[in-house]
Amino acid sequence: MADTFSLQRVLEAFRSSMSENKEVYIKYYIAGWQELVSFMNSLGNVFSFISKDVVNKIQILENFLSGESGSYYVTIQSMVKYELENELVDLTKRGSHPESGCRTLLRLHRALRWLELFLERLRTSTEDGKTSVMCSDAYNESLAQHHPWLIRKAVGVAFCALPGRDTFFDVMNAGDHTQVVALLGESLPLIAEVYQITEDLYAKNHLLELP
Ligand SMILES: CCCCCCCCCCCCC/C=C/[C@@H](O)[C@H](COP(=O)(O)O)NC(=O)CCCCCCCCCCCCCCC
Repeated sequence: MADTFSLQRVLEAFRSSMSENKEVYIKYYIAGWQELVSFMNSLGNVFSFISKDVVNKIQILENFLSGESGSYYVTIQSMVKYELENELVDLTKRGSHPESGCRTLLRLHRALRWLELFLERLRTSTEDGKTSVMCSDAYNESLAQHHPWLIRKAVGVAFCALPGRDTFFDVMNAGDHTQVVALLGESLPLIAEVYQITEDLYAKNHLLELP
């Protein structure tokens, strides 16, 4: 896979992640995240503390997927069932399963909501829109609630280093601005659907606050 980012590949990954009966394939879900990491890396070193955390979480899930219980980790649904039935999840405080698939994926899931909110702002922004403001508004509405003060501060600093809207659109590698906006319009319902399916599954199983 080429190491330049393309929004199209993110879209394809999240599209492939949904099975016919609306289960979510972990393999493609993390492929989508991998693409987003390469986008972040192309923005510069200020973001490396963020991308390192994502890479680490992708790796945890990949290890489950390629491990001896890999067949239980094919979809988010099968993972939740397997880990809960076998008591492989720390439900109230971190203990013997600090890196369960369920809690690891929950972190990415929360970040997916940030992504959805941010991309929607980007899509509907005008030429004078500031990416740093779009990013931090989306962040405050989502992920920030789950982050301690110190992380929120560091994230705030990183946002200030974000390139402007024009550069952002160019780095997405999806043609001219009109085409990027169109592709965003196509991607967002998909991302929103993957998010909602996961959200409902986690809510049903009381997993939304995993430590
Ligand atoms: C494009 C600019 C990137 C801005 C990123 C904004 C999101 C801010 C996330 C800040 C994460 C800070 C790093 C630390 C995280 C962890 O403490 C924390 C908790 O983990 P733990 O319970 O294991 O300790 N981790 C998390 O919450 C997961 C964070 C995942 C962040 C994902 C950010 C994805 C950015 C993708 C950029 C794509 C831009 C759009 C291009 C089309």
